Amino acid sequence: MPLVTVLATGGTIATRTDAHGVGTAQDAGDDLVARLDLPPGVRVGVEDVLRVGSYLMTLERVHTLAVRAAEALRDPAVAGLVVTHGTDTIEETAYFLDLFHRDPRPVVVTGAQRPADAPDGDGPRNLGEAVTVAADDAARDLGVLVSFGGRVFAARGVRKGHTLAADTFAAPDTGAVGWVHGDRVGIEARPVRGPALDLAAFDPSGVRVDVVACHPDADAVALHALVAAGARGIVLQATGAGNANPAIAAAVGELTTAGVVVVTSTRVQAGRVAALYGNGGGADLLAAGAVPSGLLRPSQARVLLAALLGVHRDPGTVRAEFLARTTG
Ligand SMILES: NC(=O)C[C@H](N)C(=O)O
Repeated sequence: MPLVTVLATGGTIATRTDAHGVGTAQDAGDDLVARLDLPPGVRVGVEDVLRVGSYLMTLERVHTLAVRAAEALRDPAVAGLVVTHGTDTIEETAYFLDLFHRDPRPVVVTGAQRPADAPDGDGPRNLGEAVTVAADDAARDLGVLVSFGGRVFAARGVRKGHTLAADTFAAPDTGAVGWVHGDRVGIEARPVRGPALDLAAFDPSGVRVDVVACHPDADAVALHALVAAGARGIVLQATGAGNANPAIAAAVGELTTAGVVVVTSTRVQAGRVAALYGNGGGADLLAAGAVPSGLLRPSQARVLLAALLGVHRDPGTVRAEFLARTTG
């Protein structure tokens, strides 16, 4: 009988609401599993890793989770892992775990949009489906997955798309890779994944990566302030296909020369970053040394940049690896 280990981290799936209507993550993993109708023929083990809203998932905490996931997979009896997590930053955590995951067995991340004490909570169903996916051979060799609302997404490219709706996740550029319904799992596409990074080589200390919004009135003040505060990587949340303005392009040149890795991403929902325009547009950012993020949005571009800086440190190596993983 396949064994699935659930690593609990908190999130709305574990949240209870106080008399003022304010929610905090409170339920342990055992509480979540106790509410489940377990899929037939599956055993579940539980480990509590954290109990926080996912807006509190720092790089150090995600690193801790990745280490705990790797440890859980040392047990050969385990068929796959499920991570219960807040939805706000599932896209960051799932992608971080995916970058370091080198095991054929699946890691399936899920959560809920309605809290544990809601009468119509979506948590038990999402968790039950995630366990079903994690136990299914069809989910092997796909890396880290997000199972939510009956759909299965690759970690890379998945995004939260609605603040409150239960059907919140989407992968605007690629679509879902599969589905889960009852005890049936269908996988219809294979995620594109790079070689796994070395988890033992990752050190989050000193890895500060910030996201900077570009808008028509933006200047370079935020960029310089963040670098003065210790940022070693910056992700520009640029407009359109990846445009900013001449002041930001000039700052990108200065920061790149100083060894900061600057990535251009976009605030637009779908499509690739492209170097098309001058006057501080994407072509100027590229010429100034910025690395285009490909299809990665700022949330996941930041994760890739932080992961690479935490493994390699050297800005030239980080730039080259970032490009290799986002081009094509
Ligand atoms: N639906 C959720 O899980 C949102 C919550 N704020 C979290 O990310 O922890």
